[in-house]
Amino acid sequence: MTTTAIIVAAGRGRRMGGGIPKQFMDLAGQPVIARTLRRFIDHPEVDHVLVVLNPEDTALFEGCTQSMQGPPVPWVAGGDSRDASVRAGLAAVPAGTRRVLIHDAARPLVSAALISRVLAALEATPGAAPALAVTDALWRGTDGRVLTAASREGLFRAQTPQGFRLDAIRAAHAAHPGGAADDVEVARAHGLDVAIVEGEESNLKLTTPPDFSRAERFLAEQETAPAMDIRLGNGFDVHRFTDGDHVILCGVEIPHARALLGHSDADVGMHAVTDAIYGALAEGDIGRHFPPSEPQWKGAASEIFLRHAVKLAGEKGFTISNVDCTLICERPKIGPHAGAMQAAMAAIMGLEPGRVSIKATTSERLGFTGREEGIAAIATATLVKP
Ligand SMILES: Nc1ccn([C@@H]2O[C@H](COP(=O)(O)OP(=O)(O)OP(=O)(O)O)[C@@H](O)[C@H]2O)c(=O)n1
Ligand SMILES: C[C@](O)(CO)[C@H](O)COP(=O)(O)O
Repeated sequence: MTTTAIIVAAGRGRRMGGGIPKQFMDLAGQPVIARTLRRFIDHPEVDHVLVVLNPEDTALFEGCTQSMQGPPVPWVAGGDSRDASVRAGLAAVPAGTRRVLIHDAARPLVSAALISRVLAALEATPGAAPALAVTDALWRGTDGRVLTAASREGLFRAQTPQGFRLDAIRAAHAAHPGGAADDVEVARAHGLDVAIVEGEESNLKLTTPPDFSRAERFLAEQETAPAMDIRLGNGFDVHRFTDGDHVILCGVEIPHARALLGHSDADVGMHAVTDAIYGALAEGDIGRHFPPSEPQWKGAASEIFLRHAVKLAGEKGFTISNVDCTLICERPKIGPHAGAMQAAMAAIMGLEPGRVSIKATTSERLGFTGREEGIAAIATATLVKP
């Protein structure tokens, strides 16, 4: 689903003070806005980035972004308030955009994992935004005196990026009188369901001068933290043909003149994917977790194995980024069933179908697959821990 990040950067930074708006100031050797943009440009699930600027700041913006690699980042003119700037951004997103992430330029330390959490939550609700639960006691006060204690029950500190399905947030902004602090307020006023995802202390908004020192400390932590842990695994499996009238491949039953022989349901494709996940985790293979010597796995549905591998990955802190499986056989023809296989595998793994590839090849009538003695499958899986 095409996703555009709208970075609102038209504010004046009055609470920060200084000669230029805070988003163009230097944070540990790089302009704030360049840091913010880089986090979205580099994110694999963000297709476009659009900046909203005060036209008076174009020279500052160009100065801040001239050393960034890649094509120039497009911008549009904002308004006198944050919500006016957001509306200008919403009106200018590239054609084909289905989801938007609306983010403050003044939050330069947003992490890739936080962006992913917002996008993942958007699969289920039209809006999703990060926040941190209030943990301090709250008081209402005036003239330097406490009036009363206030309950912190159910209170959150809102952050950005706030994500929405484009049509829904456009309609919400069109119906709003203006003056909202953020886009979640606009969305809720229009009745949109907005999921709360876990925010991050480091995703602070630079608002007053001490925030720059805090951001520098977080930045130093992020830069010395270990890099994202990316694992690649492969799996290979073969099952021979026996008498029968169907095969099960990647969770789909396909009528065929032969069946595949195996201790389980002999789903050679699912086994290869499962082994690829175990391989990425350095956790052996299916045989180690479900020994063929144990009778309880006789005739077992292979999704038991795949679900176990996916659960193990989750327990070790990994998410599955993608899997790619190639079935090698002359017959049955896989093409007509590949979509159903993709859907079945994606559902078992809890992934969006776009992260699951199922394809096939013949071996040009060479070897055991060419002689139709059996079916082979090879798979790779990429696992990521932020
Ligand atoms: N008319 C406005 C006002 C704010 N923003 C953007 O909205 C984000 C969050 O706003 P805030 O921190 O309040 O920024 P400023 O309005 O610049 O700050 P101040 O209120 O201190 O002047 C910032 O990235 C800011 O550039 C914007 O695009 N257009
Ligand atoms: C959108 C926002 O960053 C959510 O926390 C915030 O509301 C905008 O800034 P302001 O300080 O409220 O103007």
